[in-house]
Amino acid sequence: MLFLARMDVVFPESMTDETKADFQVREKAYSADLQERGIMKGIWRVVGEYSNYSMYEVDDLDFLHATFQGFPMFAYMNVKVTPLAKHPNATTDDFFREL
Ligand SMILES: O=C(O)CC1=CCC(=O)O1
Repeated sequence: MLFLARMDVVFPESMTDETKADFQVREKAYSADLQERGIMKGIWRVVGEYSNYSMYEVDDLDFLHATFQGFPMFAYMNVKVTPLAKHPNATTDDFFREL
């Protein structure tokens, strides 16, 4: 099953730039691992915001939740998840293979 997530990152004002940079390094590594494992199908920056849209292919909601909880920034993210079903007008079953 495919899920689209919007993640809005809100760091506390008091957080130092060094701590933010450390979060960003660890977030990148975690994200890369999810992409290598085919769990995260892609990630896009929302222009002008510290937010992203990312897509996940998983069969289990508890696994998806655990995946989100594993993000180093999880405590500083608001996550909204949208399940995606096949659209009857879609011309391919596998959008990501087309990329
Ligand atoms: O959007 C960001 O920079 C935060 C983030 C969440 C998952 C990811 O890879 O980056």
